[in-house]
Amino acid sequence: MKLGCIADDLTGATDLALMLAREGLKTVQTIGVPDASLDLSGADAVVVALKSRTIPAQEAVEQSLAAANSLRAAGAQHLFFKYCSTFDSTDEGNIGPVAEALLSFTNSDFTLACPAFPANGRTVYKGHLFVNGVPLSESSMKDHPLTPMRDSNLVRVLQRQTGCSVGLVAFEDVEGGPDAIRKAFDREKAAGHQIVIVDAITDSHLRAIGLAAAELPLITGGSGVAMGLPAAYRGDHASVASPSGVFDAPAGREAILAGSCSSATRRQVEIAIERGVPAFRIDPMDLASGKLTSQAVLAWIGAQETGGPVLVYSTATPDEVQDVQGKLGRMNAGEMVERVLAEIARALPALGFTRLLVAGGETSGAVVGALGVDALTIGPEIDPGVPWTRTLAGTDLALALKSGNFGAPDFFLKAWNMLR
Ligand SMILES: Nc1ncnc2c1ncn2[C@@H]1O[C@H](COP(=O)(O)OP(=O)(O)O)[C@@H](O)[C@H]1O
Ligand SMILES: O=C(O)[C@@H](O)C(=O)COP(=O)(O)O
Repeated sequence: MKLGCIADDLTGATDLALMLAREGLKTVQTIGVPDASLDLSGADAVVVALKSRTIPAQEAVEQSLAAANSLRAAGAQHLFFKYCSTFDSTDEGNIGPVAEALLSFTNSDFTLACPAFPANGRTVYKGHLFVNGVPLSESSMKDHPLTPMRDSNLVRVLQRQTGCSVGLVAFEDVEGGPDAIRKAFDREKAAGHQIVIVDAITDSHLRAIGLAAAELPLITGGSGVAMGLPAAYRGDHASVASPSGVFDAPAGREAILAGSCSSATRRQVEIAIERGVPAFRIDPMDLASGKLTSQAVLAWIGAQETGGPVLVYSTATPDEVQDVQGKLGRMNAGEMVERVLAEIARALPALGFTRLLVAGGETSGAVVGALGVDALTIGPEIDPGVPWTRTLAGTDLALALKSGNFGAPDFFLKAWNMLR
């Protein structure tokens, strides 16, 4: 296996697995650290999906090291640590502490950190992260329910999280191509830095960075920086066609579970409702008071006669989220919503639902955990960063796990057209 990947959330893992598969590596995604009984021998890349983005840093380190050990035991030659293209984290972590622990694990003293993903509007210039042209700290990520991002300068953000010294390989070096980037790595290393934020504005920057970084024992970033790795590992530079636009899926009903409160998901919920998708809104305060239970939502789902998808969502505006968090606490509110969406998901296969679309990284982690899914195969791309996937074992399900901020406004409607 060329590349062993550790992703800090589930949608991030599918995003990375799609990138690697699209660029020609045979890729399998596991949910959690793979069981030794899972045969990974045919894979060029394995992506282990954790749910470690917002847990205490020490636990995130322990889980990441357990994943690293198992990937190493399965033959991984290089490790990739995948986090969010909007660098979702807090001053406590978990990007810095996990990167630091994986540097020690790989016995190396240097890595890069590059969350850029231009296809989804994430670019890095002079170390500052932009989201659709707006500085991170002014984007909707400033109001994320769990990891509000209030500083766009990634050198500063990462430096607050780690004892490693953080440097910068800026645009001018990246424009120079792989050799210039390698020289810049050497320069930053000589200056005493162990981690460098790397600028990238275009896919060609990402491909150049991939070629320059391919031989590092540890690479960290968003899925974008993995774009150039398959070509480097395959020893050629040809781009490989995406998996075909149609996907074989088990017959059955369709449901959408949305726990993301991102601006993209809010719009997708709005459009789905406008276009007549039956929708049930979960109010966290009703969960807290006991007025609403998963049983009531399941009864509503069971009563929907529509031939198309049904939507259950807790998606709310930043003001609503702030209000709820003020009353229930940030983590408690999030966990309460995740728990109920997970309970609903667990009951769906028995009601004939085999095609599920889940919006939100933490939400997807909770839902897929409840469904008992161990591993996924990666299908075609619905929108940049979001593929259809199918369970490798256990209950046969087609799953689209959508990062909160990804997908076109009509994502909840069009995704189903790719299933056969
Ligand atoms: N109405 C709400 N009020 C407070 N928290 C919420 C609400 N709806 C969802 N959440 C929580 O917000 C978090 C959203 O995170 P996540 O699912 O990762 O979405 P995203 O992909 O947009 O980051 C989850 O923990 C979820 O349970
Ligand atoms: O890199 C990205 O933006 C995604 O792959 C991702 O990790 C998003 O996480 P969520 O927004 O929590 O789904």
